[in-house]
Amino acid sequence: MTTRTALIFGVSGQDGALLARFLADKGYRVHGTSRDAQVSGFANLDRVAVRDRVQVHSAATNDFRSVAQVLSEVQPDETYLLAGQSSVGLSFGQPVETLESIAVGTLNVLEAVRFLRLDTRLYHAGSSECFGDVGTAADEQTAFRPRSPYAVAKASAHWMVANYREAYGLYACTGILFNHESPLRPARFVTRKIVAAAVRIGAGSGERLQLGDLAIERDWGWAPEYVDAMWRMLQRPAPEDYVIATGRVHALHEFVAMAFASVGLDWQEHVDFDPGLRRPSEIDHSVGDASKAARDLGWTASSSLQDVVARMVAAEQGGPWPMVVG
Ligand SMILES: C[C@H]1O[C@H](OP(=O)(O)OP(=O)(O)OC[C@H]2O[C@@H](n3cnc4c(=O)[nH]c(N)nc43)[C@H](O)[C@@H]2O)[C@@H](O)[C@@H](O)C1=O
Repeated sequence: MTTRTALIFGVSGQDGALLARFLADKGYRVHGTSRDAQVSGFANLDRVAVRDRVQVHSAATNDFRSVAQVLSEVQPDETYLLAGQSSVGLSFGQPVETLESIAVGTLNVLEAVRFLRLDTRLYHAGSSECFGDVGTAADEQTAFRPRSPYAVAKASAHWMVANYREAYGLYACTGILFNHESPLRPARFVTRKIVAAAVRIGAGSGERLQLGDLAIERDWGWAPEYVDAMWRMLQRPAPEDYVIATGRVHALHEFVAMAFASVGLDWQEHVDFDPGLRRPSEIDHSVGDASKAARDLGWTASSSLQDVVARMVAAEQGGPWPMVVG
């Protein structure tokens, strides 16, 4: 067990809650921020049974004062920057808020760490979206060709972290995470949208599920394993960036078929294509090569897509879901 202190910016989201549980189980004193901690319900912290072990603070990462204040108060040994607008789809409709929350938010955290001369290790949540449509498996050497406002913002934040590491010697690194799912995903993301609809339809709702492009291919992993990778990055002697992915790719229609089969249905009888759900620019194929993480961090993804679907369906049906963390 450790006596270290961790601060998670964005503790109320999927990754924030899973990471809070992971760190609390390791004995960390865990602090977390949300834009307004007095009105946030912290439902995800409740769902992973860690709410009573997290001290919450109000902080908006695009507001330098609140960022500096919480960092100064908490004096964390490890800082995890998970805050910011996280939907690629929404970023086309809210590009300014997306850029500000991600790029300015990251810059504020970096500047506050530098200004306060904090001795903290900083993890920044990067994204595979930065790669764009590569065609082959992307690794840490692959060039960024962002194809959405979200990806442009994440690429900007990625390079700011690298710059502060080089220019000022900060211990700061980026995890370039591919898609990672759990029952804590909001239904704005396609996996939870599909699972929730399949379970409702299986229970007799009679509705139809509207989806966009079913041919897109993604590298979907199990989110609880990905927060372990974040932590491992901060235990290295020197900060480096890592791709975190399963290395396996599936088309969206495969995910749909698995989810509907789990409730005994043939998806083709319940799903419609809605061209309005297609994005202005899309990534058709996205898969990562996490060999560097396997070599340096001893991290590999162990859950299959079938595992992810089965756990999400079971949780949607009201069952407990396993915490494959730690
Ligand atoms: C790595 C990356 O991973 C996530 O971003 P995402 O891949 O955009 O996730 P998603 O679940 O919104 O879309 C997946 C794919 O599914 C397609 N798709 C079809 N039909 C619907 C549909 O009806 N809804 C949605 N949301 N997507 C649909 C959609 O066009 C896209 O190709 C975030 O965690 C992000 O923060 C992040 O960093």
